[in-house]
Amino acid sequence: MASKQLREYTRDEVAKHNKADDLWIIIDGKVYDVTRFKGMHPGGSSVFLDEEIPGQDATEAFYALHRHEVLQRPQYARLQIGTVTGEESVVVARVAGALSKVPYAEPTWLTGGYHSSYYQESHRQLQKAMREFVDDVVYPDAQLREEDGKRPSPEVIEKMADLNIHAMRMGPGKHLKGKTLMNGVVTPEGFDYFHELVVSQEIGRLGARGYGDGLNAGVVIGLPPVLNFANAELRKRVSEEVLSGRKFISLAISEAFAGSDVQGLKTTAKKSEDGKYWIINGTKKWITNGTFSDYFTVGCKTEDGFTCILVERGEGVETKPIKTSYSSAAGTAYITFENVKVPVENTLGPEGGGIFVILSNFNHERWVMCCSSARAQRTIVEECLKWTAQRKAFGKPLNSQAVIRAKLANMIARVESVQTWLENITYQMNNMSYKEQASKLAGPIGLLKMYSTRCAQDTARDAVQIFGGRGITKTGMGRFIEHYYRTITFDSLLGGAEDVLGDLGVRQAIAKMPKNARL
Ligand code: HEM
Repeated sequence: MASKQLREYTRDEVAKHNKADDLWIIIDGKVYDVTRFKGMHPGGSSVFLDEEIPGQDATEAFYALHRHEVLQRPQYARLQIGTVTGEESVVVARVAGALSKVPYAEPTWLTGGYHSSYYQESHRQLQKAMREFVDDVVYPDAQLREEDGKRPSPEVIEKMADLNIHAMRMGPGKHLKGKTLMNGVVTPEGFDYFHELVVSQEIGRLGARGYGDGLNAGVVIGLPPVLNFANAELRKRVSEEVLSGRKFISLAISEAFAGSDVQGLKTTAKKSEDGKYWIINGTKKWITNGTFSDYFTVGCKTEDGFTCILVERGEGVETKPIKTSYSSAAGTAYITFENVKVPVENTLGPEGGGIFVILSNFNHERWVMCCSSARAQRTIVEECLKWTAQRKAFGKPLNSQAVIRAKLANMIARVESVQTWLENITYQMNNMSYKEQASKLAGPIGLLKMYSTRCAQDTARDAVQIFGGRGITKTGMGRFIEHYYRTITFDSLLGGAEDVLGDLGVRQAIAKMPKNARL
């Protein structure tokens, strides 16, 4: 469509169009003819007839009530007929790939003029490439799918696979060997946990929690047992299919009967008479990506205790969606296994050794959750900083109220402390073997996860108070706040409830107390 010719008007010219049947307004140096639109305006026509609006500058009134993106929607953008002579727009649209200039909207290492010893050039290049990719390809799909509840579009999954993003989300390791990562901005050998943090945090900015989990979260938790404990043939086949985005995998442990209490699980796996197959019976609940997964890493009760088995979707496997407080884009499923026949070669790790198989990935899984939680919190801090600057109450911007500033202060302190602790732990991970991480970092990561999701919930609550009714409204100014507040509880439960994780951290500290320590 050819763009229409925009003219220049003086403010005096605009002022003449100040009647119901000839009504222009100025927003941010641009002139809009809203004569016909006012009858279709979602906020009603009367607002345009208020004595301060027709023929005048409505910038302040507009930004107190609308997100800038409203003016970018094609049906509203075409209301613009010109610009004001000698004036320039000052409002900066969301620029795909760009860093935000709002204070605290980016972690310190991405804020101009600040320094960090953790990140090198390859981290910066990866961040830039990820930001552009997420903004251009993932963000638009995230907003649509979060709305219609469908799983992330196959094109997005495929494009992520082409850049090896699924593989990078598994962290450093042999699975990266020979792969070109994000068009080569980082080598497989050079890829460390800070690179992985960058990948997780850029995805964590989506503001679409259900979709975020739909975006192959199952790989992050379901594939490691296959990579680390499956036989060579199975490992190669499944990891290739899953990391290339052709197939999906889920971790299927929790049940209606038990969650953290793994010993209380009821799904059974019994050997067939010839000893060649497992016969699996039971149910699993709250399984992320389950409605569309092809593979399930299943925790089963076996003769020797608890065993992990890779089950392929097929006869006897049924999945149905569970309605949770976030969108069905995550594919959260209830699964039934009825006499499912699985070759014994699909056993992951030793029979009876399933606890170790599952526990071995817990640290990494929880750390990934901390990465996303820290970044998602930051998007809320940015929303609040912008809103409190542009919204006026009692004739002054909201941020001129001390109570509002106190809330902002707590939000900023929380997100900065979470990120800083996270970076410290990430640095430890970079310098420890996997075994060392298991013994030295399980406690700190448990504590960080507890702290991080508590901070997130406090920030969600504060944000709703700042946005008022908009903070509980699914459209308009507060839509990201409403979404965050509604879905934040997920983070506090995934990978272990807050109290359980906090307790883990303290128990580990108690176990390591020097015997001779006295006051
Ligand atoms: C080109 C100009 C405008 C466009 C395209 C526009 C568009 C919209 C849209 C799409 C909504 C629905 C809510 C949302 O998606 O954010 C809305 C709501 C609203 N608009 Fe406008 N609007 C314009 C100008 C104005 C002006 C100048 C005022 C006030 C003087 C105004 C007052 C309102 C009000 C009161 C609401 C309801 C807000 C709420 O429910 O919180 N609009 N407008």
